[in-house]
Amino acid sequence: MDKIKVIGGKTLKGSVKISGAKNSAVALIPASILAESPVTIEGLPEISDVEILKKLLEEIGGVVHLEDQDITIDPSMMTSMPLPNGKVKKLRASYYLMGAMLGRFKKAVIGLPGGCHLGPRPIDQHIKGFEALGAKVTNEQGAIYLRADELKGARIYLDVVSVGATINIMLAAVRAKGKTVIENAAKEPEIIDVATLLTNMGAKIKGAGTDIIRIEGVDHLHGCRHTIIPDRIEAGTYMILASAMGRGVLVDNVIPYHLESLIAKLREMGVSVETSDDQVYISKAKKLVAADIKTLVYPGFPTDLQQPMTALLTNAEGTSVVTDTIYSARFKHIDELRRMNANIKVEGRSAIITGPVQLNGAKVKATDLRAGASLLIAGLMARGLTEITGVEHIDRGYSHVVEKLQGLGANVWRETLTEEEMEQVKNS
Ligand SMILES: CC(=O)N[C@H]1[C@@H](OP(=O)(O)OP(=O)(O)OC[C@H]2O[C@@H](n3ccc(=O)[nH]c3=O)[C@H](O)[C@@H]2O)O[C@H](CO)[C@@H](O)[C@@H]1O
Ligand SMILES: C=C(OP(=O)(O)O)C(=O)O
Repeated sequence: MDKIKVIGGKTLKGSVKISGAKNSAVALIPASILAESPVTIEGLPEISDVEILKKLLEEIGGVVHLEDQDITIDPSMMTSMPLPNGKVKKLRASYYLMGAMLGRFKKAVIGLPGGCHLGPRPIDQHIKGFEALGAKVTNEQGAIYLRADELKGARIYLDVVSVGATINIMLAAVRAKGKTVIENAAKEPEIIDVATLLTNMGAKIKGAGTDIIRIEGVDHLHGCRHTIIPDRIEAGTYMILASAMGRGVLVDNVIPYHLESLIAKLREMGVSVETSDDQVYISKAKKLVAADIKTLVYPGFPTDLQQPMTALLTNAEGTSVVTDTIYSARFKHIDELRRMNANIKVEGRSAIITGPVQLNGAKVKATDLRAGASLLIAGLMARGLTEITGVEHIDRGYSHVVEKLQGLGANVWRETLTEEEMEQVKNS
């Protein structure tokens, strides 16, 4: 186990290259199960979620070669081996093994997923979709059992707009007989990326990226080569920290269109944001002004940037209200920001931030992935030394984060925890 140490206050400049999107990667890799010949995905982020999915595919008989950012998966020898616990619980996206294995083998046993603890994260809409396609779904001792004699296309209305349910239903439906229509589908760019891979594998999908997706099932899917989209959340995180501490930071390999809600907010706060086709250039404002933020489904402000943004708002003049409409309890980072002198109250689903304050370095713990990003940004803004534990959460979603920050001139490094520190972290 590691900790990250930051000495704050240094101006950041230069450029940072964004990696492939975590939330695409974790769906594209399981999608390969549906093919009958090798699938290559290029440009993956080097994160632990990818490593774990690789091992899970190997457990079911996949031959997987992962080198740097490229993976080749030969799914031809895979079987419907049950995956009831263990690694499955280490990430959220293991739920995509349900849709992909159901699509290919018409049966699967997958443990309930893990991922960030952000309040309740049910998967009832995934299950509703699988059942509508003809699967019998039961929950036995924390594992979901799925079985179907045959999958048949269906019209499925999602009661909640869900990224995971939209993709998972798509994964099963591409191998169902006949036509599936997903209504009230999520529209995130990662959904289009997965639909693009599936289409290159021979699937027939229309409407990905809109709220109605139409799928015509096919009997066979083949391998292909696919390049992943850039990670809009990683890009947004660097844009936010550049807004706090940057004197000219170029965020490279980004699709600015995916980040319009963030760009608009940063400009509202006084940050200068210039965009080109695949780059964003940020110059810190002379004075940041407070802004209210409400997280919404895409193209609204992403919940995954709510926590990083909270750190930035501690430096803005006035009172900001940040409301998370997607997750009821995505505020565990606030207690840690308070240790660093932030003036924030949580009321229901909102955090009320009064600024500006000078943050001070402290020993803090990342309780989830974006809490970790928020604390890193706070550490870079703070006076003195910040020590962040819970780094394994950060490693789920940020490729080479320390090296990328060092490249911008940050005074940041990683250390291994001593046994005594490890004990303290476990007990805290
Ligand atoms: C691996 C991955 O891609 N993770 C992302 C995905 O998570 P995830 O796919 O888990 O998030 P969803 O879009 O499904 O969840 C959105 C909301 O719907 C609710 N819900 C969801 C499914 C369901 O069956 N029933 C239900 O009630 C959830 O509790 C939440 O309140 O989208 C989230 C929302 O953009 C992001 O924060 C996560 O980074
Ligand atoms: C919540 C997140 O991830 P996951 O759904 O994988 O837990 C995230 O990426 O911020």
